[in-house]
Amino acid sequence: MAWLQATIDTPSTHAEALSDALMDAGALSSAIEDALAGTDAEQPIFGEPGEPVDQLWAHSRLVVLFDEAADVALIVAAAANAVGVPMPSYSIERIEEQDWVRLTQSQFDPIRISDRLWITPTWHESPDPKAVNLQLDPGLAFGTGSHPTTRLCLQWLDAHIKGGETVLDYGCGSGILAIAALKLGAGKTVGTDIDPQAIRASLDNAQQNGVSAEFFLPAALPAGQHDVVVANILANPLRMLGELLASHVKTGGKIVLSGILAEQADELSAIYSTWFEMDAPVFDEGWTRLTGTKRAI
Ligand SMILES: C[S@@+](CC[C@H](N)C(=O)[O-])C[C@H]1O[C@@H](n2cnc3c(N)ncnc32)[C@H](O)[C@@H]1O
Repeated sequence: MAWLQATIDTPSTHAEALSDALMDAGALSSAIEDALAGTDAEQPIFGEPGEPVDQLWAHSRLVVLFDEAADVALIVAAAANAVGVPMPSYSIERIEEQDWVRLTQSQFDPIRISDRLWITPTWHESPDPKAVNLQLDPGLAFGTGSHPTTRLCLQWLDAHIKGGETVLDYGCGSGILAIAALKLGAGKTVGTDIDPQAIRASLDNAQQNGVSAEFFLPAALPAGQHDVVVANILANPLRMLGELLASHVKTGGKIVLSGILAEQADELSAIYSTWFEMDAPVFDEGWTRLTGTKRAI
């Protein structure tokens, strides 16, 4: 089995409408990309993790898949007619049947967090068997280790977990931070997330890694204070969760916050200075990590 893939450059003003019309007219799939990707004029668009991106590039490219027997010219003409735009020019390429699972897997390589910490998909050999290796496959919950917000938290855990600490992972996603903390020597970790799918993924990932961590929906999270609370959520929930997160940190314990854009760092640091002696922010690709030490009240 093979497919035909058409590439259509179009102004972004009608990219979405044309994409929808192509699907209505018989295309199998349609994706909108930056027409200038890979050039100096490439336009980066950053959405916060977990939030939809509501902005398109100035020049869009539709990458559209058709059955190999489809009359592509007829479908593109019908879609252009439905949207009320001139027939766009396009190029066509034949896509042969492939081992799609292997192709997808080949796009996920082991991720080096530090000399002693690696995140490795289960189908990959660990690059350094003597390092602390987390086995984690991309799944339905956020947190593979590739995103700067996760990486910032992993780097902090790697540098500061000395052994025996209790850790709360607030907004656990895949459970990556709770699991990493345990593998780095923490004594006990608990995770929580508003998404039940994240709780299931975290439990599966903990089992896969041979560690025992507990994960709860927020309403079921046991009361208690921890040496470390790590929360990679987003600026908006972090604005509202300050008092709650602070209540889970022991006096002298640490808060680690991520999911904050660089321009939000000062504001969030000011909020958390109510309870914590805040450190200087650390930045990675436009994202910020904030840390602090809980003051005696
Ligand atoms: C950016 S992901 C982080 C996942 C993982 N901890 C990591 O570092 O990669 C944020 C997670 O926080 C969860 N979340 C968002 N708001 C929350 C809230 N108010 N309470 C608990 N979890 C929340 C989301 O469901 C999502 O799984």
